[in-house]
Amino acid sequence: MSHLSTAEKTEPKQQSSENAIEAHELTKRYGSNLALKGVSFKVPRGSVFGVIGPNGAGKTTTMRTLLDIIRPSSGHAIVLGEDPRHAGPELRRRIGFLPGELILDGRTTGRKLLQHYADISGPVRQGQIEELAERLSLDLSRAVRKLSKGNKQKLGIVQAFMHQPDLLVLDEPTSGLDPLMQQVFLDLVREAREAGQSVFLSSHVISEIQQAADEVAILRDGKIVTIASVEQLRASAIRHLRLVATGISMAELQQRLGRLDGVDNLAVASISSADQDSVEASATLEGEIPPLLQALSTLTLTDLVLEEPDLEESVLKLYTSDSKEVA
Ligand SMILES: Nc1ncnc2c1ncn2[C@@H]1O[C@H](COP(=O)(O)OP(=O)(O)OP(=O)(O)O)[C@@H](O)[C@H]1O
Repeated sequence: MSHLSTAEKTEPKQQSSENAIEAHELTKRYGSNLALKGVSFKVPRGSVFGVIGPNGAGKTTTMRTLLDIIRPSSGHAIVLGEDPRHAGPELRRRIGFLPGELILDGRTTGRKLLQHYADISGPVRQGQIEELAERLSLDLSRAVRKLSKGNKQKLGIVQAFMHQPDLLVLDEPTSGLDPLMQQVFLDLVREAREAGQSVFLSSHVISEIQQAADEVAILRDGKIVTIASVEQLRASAIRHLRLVATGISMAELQQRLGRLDGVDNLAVASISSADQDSVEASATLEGEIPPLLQALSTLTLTDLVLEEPDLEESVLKLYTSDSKEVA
């Protein structure tokens, strides 16, 4: 919850590793429950890496391991070029951490609490706390216990960002924030990235990850199912197709679309009117568009809609695609 001086920030050791985080085969066992089952990933410096997954997938456990709040049962991590198990408070000062469950001292005001954090862990640029609070519409003069859940979350965000740490580790950062504040938060993430800071964040909100992250890991049941860029996810995402054609039979249209790779949930119906006989088809399309266009090129279309890929649908599919492994 603090930062280093400018001189310390430019020391060569910090530039020696090209990755802000390297997780190597992390496992974590809680009794008979294997919460992490060999989690490996790399977060390049200056990038935003998002992790999404259903409840209990292991997102928080992964973050706690990186911060040495808990120790992995096996495997290891390198954070900002250091092993968190041995690096001590120096490394922690280079990380801004927003825990999923914030526990704040409610007796004091937001301003005093943030000042307290800044005093313990190092200097914060003059005016930085006020600037962040203003952007987040956070009243620093109120007692923390009187703040709403969302406003407490804003305090947590300010404490994570205020010292401009090399790495931000943010567990469900927008939980409790209204849509406007979610946008302010996303701006902060973008600015951090532009300033060369690295960000590792978890979320349930796919659109948020989509807007903020360079790369996304989908974690399920203690294992990474996929790591992909947002563009890659989008390319393999599910699109909804609807078309109306004339001069073709239902069976013919069914056959022409049905044989294309990635076409699923195909439904064909006749929508004949007094003027003309039309056939309507709806389907989902996963993957490449050109083969579809080729199949449609000789049809007489009166309507064609190919919707934006639904990333949410694709990701939810990845949540549940394979059979679950029992620990
Ligand atoms: N201290 C603990 N003792 C025992 N089991 C734990 C402990 N902490 C986490 N677990 C278990 O580890 C698994 C992963 O939990 P974790 O909190 O990392 O998931 P998550 O992806 O962050 O979930 P959520 O989205 O609900 O926050 C779960 O099965 C959880 O019950």
